[in-house]
Amino acid sequence: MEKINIAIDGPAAAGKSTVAKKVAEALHYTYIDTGAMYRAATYLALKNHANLDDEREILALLKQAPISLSYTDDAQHIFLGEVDVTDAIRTDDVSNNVSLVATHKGVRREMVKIQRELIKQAGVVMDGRDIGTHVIPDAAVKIFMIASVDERAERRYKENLAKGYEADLEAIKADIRQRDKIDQEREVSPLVKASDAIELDTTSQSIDEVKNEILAIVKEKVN
Ligand SMILES: Nc1ncnc2c1ncn2[C@@H]1O[C@H](COP(=O)(O)OP(=O)(O)O)[C@@H](O)[C@H]1O
Ligand SMILES: Nc1ccn([C@@H]2O[C@H](COP(=O)(O)OP(=O)(O)O)[C@@H](O)[C@H]2O)c(=O)n1
Repeated sequence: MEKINIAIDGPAAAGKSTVAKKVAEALHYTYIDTGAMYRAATYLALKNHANLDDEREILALLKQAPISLSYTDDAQHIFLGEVDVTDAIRTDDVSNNVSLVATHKGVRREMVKIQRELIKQAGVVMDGRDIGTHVIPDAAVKIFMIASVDERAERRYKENLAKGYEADLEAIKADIRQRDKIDQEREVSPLVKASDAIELDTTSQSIDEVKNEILAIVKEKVN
């Protein structure tokens, strides 16, 4: 079967990465989580006490510790230089600062360069905020995944508890609202639905229902 690229965008905790992973698995495609790249840049900047408003400082750090991805045992691993930071980028500190780092034009340019290399060979499910609008404007399937803020906060809350982390529902809701606002209002590649994207509201859908809906959309395109 012909391979295509699939773009999945949407706000925080809408279910993008969970569903994208399952869709990729079902199609034997590669899943690429672009949020992890912005998180890695943020982790690096925080670790080095960089001024997060100064993109030159962040870019200089990224030159010394470039981001790369590897795919072992079906999971994406992200590296800064030689160091695997896959788990380290999921802290609250990173979550609370990543949208600011992602406003910088130069940082975005570097991330998009890596992302475009990865899509040269079709058969990719890529999720993020600007994939359908900017990174893969010619993606054969574009999904814009949404869910209510309450539902998204509840999902992230349960996820954190399940991982054994402390979680505060109201704090999570505030973080999600704040990140959505910065992501939607930034000048460069803001979070917006591509005109040719299909919007899926997952508020009252199960993970499998969303996955099956996307697989049906893909099937229609490919056949
Ligand atoms: N349709 C759904 N119904 C219920 N929970 C979901 C659904 N989709 C995702 N989740 C859960 O919500 C949480 C956030 O999903 P995630 O895929 O990380 O979102 P995103 O990548 O959009 O930030 C995860 O714990 C995931 O298992
Ligand atoms: N393509 C992308 C992906 C993420 N991002 C930024 O990175 C942050 C973290 O992305 P993520 O996908 O890991 O977020 P969640 O999974 O927590 O929702 C987003 O809130 C955006 O600020 C972006 O600007 N562009």
